[in-house]
Amino acid sequence: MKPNPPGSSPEACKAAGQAPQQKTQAKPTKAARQKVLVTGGGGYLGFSLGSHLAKSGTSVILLDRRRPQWELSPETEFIQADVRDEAALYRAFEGVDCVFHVASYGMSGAEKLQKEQIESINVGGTKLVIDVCVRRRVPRLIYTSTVNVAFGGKPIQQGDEDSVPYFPLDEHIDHYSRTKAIADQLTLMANGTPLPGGGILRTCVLRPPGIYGPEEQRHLPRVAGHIKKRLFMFRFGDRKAQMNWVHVHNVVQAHVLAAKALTVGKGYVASGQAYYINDGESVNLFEWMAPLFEKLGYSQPRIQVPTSWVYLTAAVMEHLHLALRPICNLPLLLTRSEVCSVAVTHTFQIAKARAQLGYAPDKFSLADVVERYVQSTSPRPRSSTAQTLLRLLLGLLLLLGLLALALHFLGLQPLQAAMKRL
Ligand SMILES: NC(=O)c1ccc[n+]([C@@H]2O[C@H](COP(=O)([O-])OP(=O)(O)OC[C@H]3O[C@@H](n4cnc5c(N)ncnc54)[C@H](O)[C@@H]3O)[C@@H](O)[C@H]2O)c1
Repeated sequence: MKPNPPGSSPEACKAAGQAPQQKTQAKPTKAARQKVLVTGGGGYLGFSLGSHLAKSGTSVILLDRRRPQWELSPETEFIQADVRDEAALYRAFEGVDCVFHVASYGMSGAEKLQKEQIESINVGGTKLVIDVCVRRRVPRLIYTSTVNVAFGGKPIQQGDEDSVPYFPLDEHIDHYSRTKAIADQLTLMANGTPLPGGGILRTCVLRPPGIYGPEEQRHLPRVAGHIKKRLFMFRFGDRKAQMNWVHVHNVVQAHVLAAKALTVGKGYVASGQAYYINDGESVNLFEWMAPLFEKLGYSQPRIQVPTSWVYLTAAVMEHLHLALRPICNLPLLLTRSEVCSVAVTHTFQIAKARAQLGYAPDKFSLADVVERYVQSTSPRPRSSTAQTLLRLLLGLLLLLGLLALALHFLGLQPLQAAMKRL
């Protein structure tokens, strides 16, 4: 049997926004319709969002190239399609009055190195989504962006939408962040595009940090896997380095509010706007992850290694991964951009979302999420001191070997430049 949909608790989101009643709209019948489409609707956030909207009586289309692993609710239709397939989008967008463009590629792990796919999905797909919204006279488009459009490895403390500019596109160390930044800007630039027959397209973007919650598939199982394999024996980065996280219920809430804020009822307040969305708390990753270590039955990493070592190791692993790709799939422990995310403070205010959207994040704890996760897996007994020491030694040797390789093959200059930021 398929698991229950994530994000299905009653306290989260209410209905989607009223269908827009734009003064200039030619066909009044369109105002009565309440039908939304979620790209990436087979993924964690997209499915959670679609399920909430369906519960409130909204007719929901989930569009994704892969089927969701959860049971579809009755008000939900699933269309298997690629956001790069213009004809499929054109068919799917018929009669839709709000599109949530959630689909994306290349966020974490080995996906991060698939440059062409990332470019064509995140940039090409977004261009098509905007284009088809206009051709199909869809008046509202909400894009799920990321804090990475502003964060590229330089510290940001309580940044806001006005004071923090986009990180320079050519300085991003990963394609995902660069392409998300392009898509974010394309979406905002499309705001105000006239629709055929009257009315305009209104757009906004939401920029969440890492998303967590029950049945989340991307971060928690990956980190837990690394912990179980004793790959997280070291910690790195400034102990005071902080970041934000957002629970899936809160980010769903923000999307629903953003859709409402693109309607006449809310004075189109979100039209052409960007919003940082998070739980309203800043945390150090290793401290935040403590319940995961604890509940899995492992001790927290105590040995601190220089961030530059970890960064270099990540660079070597990325190069090795790409070089060996034709032969085997070398797993990536961490990528360079993930190292920066952990080691460098990047926190954002949510004051604008609170004031304009009425966003009010509920309080959640990672411990509860971990509890549910651990229930579905059996905790491993702690290993003996001798085993731990042996692994530690092997880990150190591996690290030193990779460092030597890095210096040999990659040359120092480009890496030194990046490491200066850390
Ligand atoms: N998960 C996070 O920590 C996080 C953090 C910041 C921003 N975001 C953003 O939130 C959104 C959703 O993230 P998620 O955690 O639900 O990720 P996810 O991987 O669970 O969902 C993304 C979905 O997009 C679909 N997709 C990818 N390429 C596609 C294509 N060509 N055509 C159609 N569908 C395609 C995937 O199949 C997947 O189901 C993304 O836009 C992501 O950039 C996520």
